[in-house]
Amino acid sequence: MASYSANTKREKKVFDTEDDVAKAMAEYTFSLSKKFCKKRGYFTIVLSGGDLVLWLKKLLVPEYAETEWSKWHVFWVDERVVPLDDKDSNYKQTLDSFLSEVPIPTSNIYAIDQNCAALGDAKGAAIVYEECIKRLVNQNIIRTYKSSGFPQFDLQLLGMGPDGHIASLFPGHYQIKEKASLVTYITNSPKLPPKRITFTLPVINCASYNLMAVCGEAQADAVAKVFKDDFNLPSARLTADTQAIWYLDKTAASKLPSECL
Ligand SMILES: O=C(O)[C@H](O)[C@@H](O)[C@H](O)[C@H](O)COP(=O)(O)O
Repeated sequence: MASYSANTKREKKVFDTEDDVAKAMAEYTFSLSKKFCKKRGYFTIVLSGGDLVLWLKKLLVPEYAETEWSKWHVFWVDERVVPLDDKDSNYKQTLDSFLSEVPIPTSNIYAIDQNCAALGDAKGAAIVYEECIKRLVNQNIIRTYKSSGFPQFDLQLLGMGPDGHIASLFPGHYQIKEKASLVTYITNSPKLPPKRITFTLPVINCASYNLMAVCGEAQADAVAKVFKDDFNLPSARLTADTQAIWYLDKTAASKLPSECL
């Protein structure tokens, strides 16, 4: 597969509270689900872990009752390599708080390989997840980005750590430089648990829409650095094919330089 570089401008919206961010994220997701289900009969959505898992619950309101859940295909931008019933599993957390409440066919929910997860085999889990993505590209469930052959997801919902990491691409770790594979792995993640798999940056940036939702003071310094284009922070490298937008609450936005407000 060829490498590529998408390049949209980084956009942002600042909301009063975390609750407002979560509601706006739900609205954004609902409207894109509607658009893609109508256009191609599928909606490929990529989730991350962290606080976002709880914010997804905002989709469980009557306003969004028309969501075509049966057309959703759900992936993870990164996953902790722990058994699928472990409390640290992004899959389990999302299943418990959100996925178990909506009628998405189980076969459309793409968790990491359960044997690799049980064995703590990060490399194997990355290989199997990459094969899964390629299979769905061949089945035309996942689109590809122009002629690059890279998968193009409809929407990714992302979070950022206080060190500016995105997915499980951490500052100062070599995985951020990976350009050829779709999925890579880390066994010494600074954020616990240490074993994780993650989409590579080219895959992340091929998505049609990337929504980065960040709340709280702990991330305020990193947010300010990102908006000053400090590319040492992996999150500063986030782009998308159509839109890369940051939803921030007031505290996360509190250290933004005035020219960015
Ligand atoms: O599995 C994970 O840990 C994540 O996918 C990770 O990249 C997360 O999105 C950020 O660390 C933000 O996490 P918080 O929302 O908890 O700050």
